[in-house]
Amino acid sequence: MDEVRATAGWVASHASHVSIDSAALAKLVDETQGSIPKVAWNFEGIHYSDDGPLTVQYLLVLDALNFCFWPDKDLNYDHLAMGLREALEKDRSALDADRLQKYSGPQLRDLLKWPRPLPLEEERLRLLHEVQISVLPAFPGSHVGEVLERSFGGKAVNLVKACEKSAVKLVSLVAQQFPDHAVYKGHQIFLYKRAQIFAADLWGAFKGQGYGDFRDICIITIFADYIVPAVLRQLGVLKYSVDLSNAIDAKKEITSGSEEEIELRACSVHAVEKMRELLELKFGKQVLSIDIDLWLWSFGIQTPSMPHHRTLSIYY
Ligand SMILES: Nc1nc2c(c(CN[C@H]3C=C[C@H](O)[C@@H]3O)cn2[C@@H]2O[C@H](COP(=O)(O)O)[C@@H](O)[C@H]2O)c(=O)[nH]1
Repeated sequence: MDEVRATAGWVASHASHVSIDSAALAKLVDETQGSIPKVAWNFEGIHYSDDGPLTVQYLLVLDALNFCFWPDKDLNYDHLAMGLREALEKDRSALDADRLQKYSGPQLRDLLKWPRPLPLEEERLRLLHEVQISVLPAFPGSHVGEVLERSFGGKAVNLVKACEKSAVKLVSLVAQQFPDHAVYKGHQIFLYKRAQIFAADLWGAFKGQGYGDFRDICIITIFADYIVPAVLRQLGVLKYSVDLSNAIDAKKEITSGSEEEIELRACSVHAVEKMRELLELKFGKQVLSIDIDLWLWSFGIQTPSMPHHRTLSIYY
């Protein structure tokens, strides 16, 4: 996550399409009076949650598929969460590693109760089939790190246990299955949205206890998706070039890996890191990026008219 922070900062200082308005950021921080409204994890009541290992399995599968809902204007994240929840409520083995490998497109649609092909359905299926790779024994001689070489017996909970309460370990491990990299002006940029949100979801679902107990949770950054940049723009914290503003407002697709797309995501991460610094400086408050993220994101999904950038991506 140090890499996410550092590379997002590098993009922000070289950006040409997106900028951070320091005055608007300071004003927003002042308005919070040092306390970020606490939004409860699962405030929408959509998630499977039983305080046990099955919740961990659910969250790993959820975050494997947690990207790019917008191409179908009627589909959103809630459909994914509720579909997986109902599948587990009906059949507790629905997300077992051996079952994940076998899902077909129509079966995945059935699971989500979705009447037509999902956006990027082929990629969703591939990722679903591959989730089990992160929880099955690694093949001998593979390059994966020390932790992956142990056997997880097909259970996401064993992967979490092996990380010994380190969110950094968990994210680095999961990022091998859920990568999220870009090359920007010749530099490699790391954003790790789905891998980080998996650690944050565990922390939220288990209320920082048991499988959600991470001693280094403060290291996680926000999750650079298409909602948070839209909220930061609405709040005046992010400013876009005229061309980019027009493209987003006209719902034009922003190419994956383009400077514009990377700047939107990286400047969002950096703006929130700046916000944390200011909260500490002005109010002596240490705030988690996760809490700021949930506050901004929940505001965003309750304001669906807000224009967001549209990039076809499996990363977010
Ligand atoms: N930054 C950030 N992005 C998040 C989430 C979540 C859900 N987190 C769960 C954790 C606690 C809560 O209770 C939530 O249930 C989804 N997303 C992203 O939003 C987009 C979906 O938008 P729409 O098409 O309108 O459904 C898509 O890119 C999706 O990946 C988050 O928390 N932060």
